[in-house]
Formats: sequence, C-alpha cells, structure tokens
Amino acid sequence: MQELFIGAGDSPASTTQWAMAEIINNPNILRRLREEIDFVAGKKRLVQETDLPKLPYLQAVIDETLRMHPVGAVFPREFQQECTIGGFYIAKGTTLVFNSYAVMRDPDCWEDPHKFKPQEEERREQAMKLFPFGGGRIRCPGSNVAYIIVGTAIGVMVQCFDWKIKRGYEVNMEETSGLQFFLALAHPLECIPLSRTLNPLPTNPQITDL
Ligand code: HEM
Repeated sequence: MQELFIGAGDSPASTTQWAMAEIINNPNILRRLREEIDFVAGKKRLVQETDLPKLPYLQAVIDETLRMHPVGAVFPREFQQECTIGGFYIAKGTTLVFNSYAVMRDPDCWEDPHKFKPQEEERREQAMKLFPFGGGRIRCPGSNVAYIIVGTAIGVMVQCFDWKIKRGYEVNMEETSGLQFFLALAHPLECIPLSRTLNPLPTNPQITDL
C-alpha cells in the first residue's frame, strides 16, 4: 500500500514537470507536438486519453523525458542465488542497487546522452535500454496509467497554452533528490500559461456535438 501511494502520487506529477521543462526549453519540440495534437484532436475539443495512441511524437517526448529524468532512478534487488555478472561474482543474498539513471545516460549506449532528442532514429533503436519503470517481476505496475496521466496532462497543456517562464529565458534543469531515491527539479517550475485560443475549449468534448 505504501508503494502505491508513493508511486502513484509524485511520480507522474514530477515526470510531467520534467517534460514541460524540456518542452519550454525547446520551442521546436513544442511546435511539433502542437501540430501533431491539432491534426489529431483539432481545435474544438480537448485532447483526451483515446487520442494518445495516435500521438507518436507525444509518446516519444514522454519516453525521452523518462530516459533523462527517471524519477525513481535507483531500485534494489536481492539475489536469490549466486551468479556472475560481467565477470563479478555475486553471492546469494547480496543486495545490489540498480542505477537506471546511469544506464540511460551511458555514452557507450546512447549518442548525445545528455541531450533531449525525442524520436531520433538511434533513440528508437535503443528502446530496449529504456527502463524508467524498473524491470522483472516487480516492475512498476502503474506504467500504463502513468503514460495516460502524463500524456493527457502534457497534451492539454501544449494544446491550450503558450508558456512563459517567470525568471530568465530557460528553465533551470538542476536536479535534486528531495525524497530518498526520488529525482525532482531542484527549483520549482514556475511558469505563466498564456491562453492560445480566444474561445476557451469546452471540457466535455461532446458539447461541440450539440
Ligand atoms: C511516471 C510515473 C512513474 C514512474 C517513473 C514509476 C517508476 C517506478 C519504479 C522505478 C519502480 C520500482 C520498480 C522495480 O523495482 O523494478 C516503481 C514501483 C512501483 N510503482 Fe511506479 N512509477 C510511476 C507511476 C506509478 C503509478 C501511476 C502507480 C500506481 C497507479 C505506480 C505504482 C507502483 C507500485 C505499487 C510499485 C511497487 C511495485 C512492487 O514493489 O512490487 N507507479 N515505480
């Protein structure tokens, strides 16, 4: 139960903040995302959960966010039996902490690992090395829900608003670990939404059908 509250609460919110910070710092990505969303959802209704499978670039932006900013970056494993990994002997009962942050920014695995490059060819080929949700039998059970929450939140924010940050020209991407094992922005993302349309979009898409 404790894992559910911790996992379900802050992780999607923090991932959404990281994604918006990257999007605000990369106006070309914002433009391309918006073109995709406008093409699929139009301008008369809000983007919604059922649109997500038709938004591959939004999906790529979320994956790239999770690669560079995995909020649960380290997770422990206790070995049930002895084995050898990469030439190292591991005794039964050893606890090994797996660092997904280090692997997902490893220059031996990724080209330009510290650059936010959604949908680049090499990124797609390396999807197997993407594990922001952990792995194996105790992999995060909320990953599908997380994609829906984060995807819908970013989709609507990109669709409806332009974004201006309060201080400076770029969001400060410095990292902190507020909670143990939890990767968050060191400085809160403070930005101002500027409405994109003169006519506010209805919250219920069916209203437009009346
Ligand atoms: C972007 C959002 C999220 C991220 C990055 C994330 C990441 C993770 C990671 C890395 C783990 C450890 C997995 C492992 O040890 O292999 C985990 C565990 C867990 N997550 Fe998530 N999570 C997210 C959202 C959610 C949501 C929305 C829920 C619930 C609806 C959830 C529920 C859980 C639970 C219950 C566990 C513990 C699983 C276990 O110990 O068996 N997570 N999550």
